[in-house]
Amino acid sequence: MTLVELKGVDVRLAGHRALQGVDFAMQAGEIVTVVGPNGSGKSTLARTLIGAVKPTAGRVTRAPGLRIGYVPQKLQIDATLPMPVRRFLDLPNRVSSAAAQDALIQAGAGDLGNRPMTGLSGGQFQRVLLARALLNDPQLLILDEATQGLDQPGAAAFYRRIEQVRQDTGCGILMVSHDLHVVMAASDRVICLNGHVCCQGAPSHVASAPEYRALFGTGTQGALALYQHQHSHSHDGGHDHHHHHDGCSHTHPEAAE
Ligand SMILES: Nc1ncnc2c1ncn2[C@@H]1O[C@H](COP(=O)(O)OP(=O)(O)OP(=O)(O)O)[C@@H](O)[C@H]1O
Repeated sequence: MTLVELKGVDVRLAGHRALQGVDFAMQAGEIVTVVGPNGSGKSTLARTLIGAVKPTAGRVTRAPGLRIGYVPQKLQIDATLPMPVRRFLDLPNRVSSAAAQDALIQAGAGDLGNRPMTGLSGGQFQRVLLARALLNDPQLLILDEATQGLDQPGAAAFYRRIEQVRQDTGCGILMVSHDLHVVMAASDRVICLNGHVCCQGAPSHVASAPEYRALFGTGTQGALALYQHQHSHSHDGGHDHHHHHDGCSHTHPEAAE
């Protein structure tokens, strides 16, 4: 079952072309990771999928009544306002204690309900955001840089939890990430974005695709490698490329601005 589909989607934000000609669909139960350098439109794609951003061209189709859980990239919490985790889960809509506790347990935050939001560690905070996203029993879970601020073991643990959520609920999961190398094991499909879809496919396929390498380099430093590999690559190396190529310029989007 297709949960949400984008066809030929362009998004302009204050005159800036954040997405162009994006075709993309999420199926029930699959884990998809979106990678791409800063400013490549990853958050815009996530926000278009949830309906917070309207396309300037193209079409977005959601399954009727689709329930979406969303973990935003940024969330400002007023540090002067002491708010326990449990109360945070009541924003914007009150939820039953049972539902709140279920979501916290599912997110690995079952013991955090009475803790103040501002005192949480990075990993605890992200688990609480996950709990909030799980509250309405989503069929599609969208996580925008959900492992930000987590160290490698913390991120790996978070991804294992996400896999468990899929196993338990069967929901489709879209993750936005800078770090392909931690994400890969959990993903059915990786989309490499640079304003448009540069390449996509199984993680191992994308990791070896020249479009991906041109954006991220061949090392394992993830985004750090971005600025070191600006050279253009050639497509005549005799390799059998199965990837989809639609003419990505491979320049870093912010370097080109
Ligand atoms: N509200 C806005 N108004 C104008 N331009 C915007 C707005 N939001 C995003 N943009 C621009 O759209 C482009 C894509 O931004 P987006 O946040 O989707 O990228 P991203 O891949 O998520 O980046 P990052 O990895 O840095 O979070 C960027 O050039 C950004 O500056």
